[in-house]
Amino acid sequence: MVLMVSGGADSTALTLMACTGELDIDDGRGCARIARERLHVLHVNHHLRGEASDGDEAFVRDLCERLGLPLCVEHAHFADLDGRNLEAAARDVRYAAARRYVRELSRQSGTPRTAARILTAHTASDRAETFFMNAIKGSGAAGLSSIPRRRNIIVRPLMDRTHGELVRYLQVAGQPWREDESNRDTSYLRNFVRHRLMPLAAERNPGVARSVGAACDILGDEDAFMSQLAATALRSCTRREGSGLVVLDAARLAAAEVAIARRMVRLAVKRIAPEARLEMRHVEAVLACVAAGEGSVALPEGVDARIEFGTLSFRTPTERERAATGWLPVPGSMAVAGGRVLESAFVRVPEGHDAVSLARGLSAEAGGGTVAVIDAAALGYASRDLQRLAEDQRWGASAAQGGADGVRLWVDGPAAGDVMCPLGMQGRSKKLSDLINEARVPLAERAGVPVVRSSPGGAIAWVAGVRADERFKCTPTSSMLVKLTIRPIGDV
Ligand SMILES: Nc1ncnc2c1ncn2[C@@H]1O[C@H](COP(=O)(O)OP(=O)(O)OP(=O)(O)O)[C@@H](O)[C@H]1O
Repeated sequence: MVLMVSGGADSTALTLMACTGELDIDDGRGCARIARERLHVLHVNHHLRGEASDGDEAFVRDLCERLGLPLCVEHAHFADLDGRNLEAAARDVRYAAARRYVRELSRQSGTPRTAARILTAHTASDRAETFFMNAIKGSGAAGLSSIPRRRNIIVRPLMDRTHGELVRYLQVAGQPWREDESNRDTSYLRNFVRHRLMPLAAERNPGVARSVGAACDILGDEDAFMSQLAATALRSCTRREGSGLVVLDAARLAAAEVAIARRMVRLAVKRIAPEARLEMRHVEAVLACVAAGEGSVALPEGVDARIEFGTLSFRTPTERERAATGWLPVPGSMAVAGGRVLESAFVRVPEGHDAVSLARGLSAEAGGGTVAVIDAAALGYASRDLQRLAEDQRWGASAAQGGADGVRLWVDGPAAGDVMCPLGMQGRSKKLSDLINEARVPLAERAGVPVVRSSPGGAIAWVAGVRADERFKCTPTSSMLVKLTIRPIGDV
């Protein structure tokens, strides 16, 4: 159990209450009193207020010594950060330090880390202030639900007490605490809310902090429920997903309730860019594109949202640049752009069967994937070698993993000037760029379209998911085929 103690009134009260057995913690599995011998204190000296910071550290050291509590002090230094980023960075550093301490304590004691808890001294007053701050800045249910009572292993057991109550508790106990002078500066939004807005609201309702707390609890539960609904809705309208890419069915998104649709957009972006902080205007701009059936929006962290051919795609900058390149062994597989996988396998044409109708049957079985079946002999391998390799594949021999001495295909992306002979065009050639355009491949996906060739710079056998090439098609006399499949990773 790690208590996070700054030395301010709230965390000093938390420490004292935990030591004197006056503190119950509800970690979601019921209320429990904390055993004193499980208590450990963490203080982070951020060195942001010169001597005052060192004074806080000395105070916490003294408090822990007097109460007989083990203490860990961490030091943090920050450079070149403005006020807002500084506050967030300091918070990140504190929680990271707490998680490290928990890990260390779990290791020492041999108990599972999941049994550990990090306790902070956030109060009903902190929660109400955060609610008003977020309301002033503009926020949805997630922001208005303010500081949660618990998240993962972080528990906030003082959320039903106000700062004033804790100050009185310390006064009665004769326990001093540290005052942070910067807390008086009302140019900071939190201090403005604390010293100006909250007292005004308390004139009408002295219990305003608790009333707001109740609203936060309700909003928090509703927010969690709505998030679940949105996650389910997002799953059902996701056409494709990979690292840095999510493609949604635009019509299904347009049909969703706007309250869910907004969350779907946020969730989709979070999947590929967890750091991207979307504002309301971003979400509305994306939904406006969905309604119009066209357009694109530049989102934070370089994420691109784009409507194309009935899909809404979100892409990170790295995804936009990526086109998988390399050898695809036969049989074998290879991850390609767009969270998909290319697979290859030999198919031997049984004696007395027609390769063309066999190929047609294999293509029809494609399911969630797209299939091309090509004549292995067209790749330039002697039929004797093909027979041997296919035999190896059947018996699972390692030689069948393709490689330099096996059958393999080269995979890359479309190159300038690429030309192919699309299947069904009687050998007439066509520019690859025209073909991809006619196939309505979304603009942002074009660079990542996998192009399967006989060798680097060689003839195109298949533009995955778009069209196969006439020169590699099966004939009634083909005896060995290569089945190529492209499908989303995870689909079977
Ligand atoms: N320097 C720190 N070291 C360890 N824990 C901290 C530190 N600063 C804040 N915390 C923890 O985070 C909680 C919320 O931080 P916040 O900045 O609101 O607190 P504070 O006003 O500095 O101190 P207090 O809550 O003790 O009055 C604190 O109650 C405390 O549990």
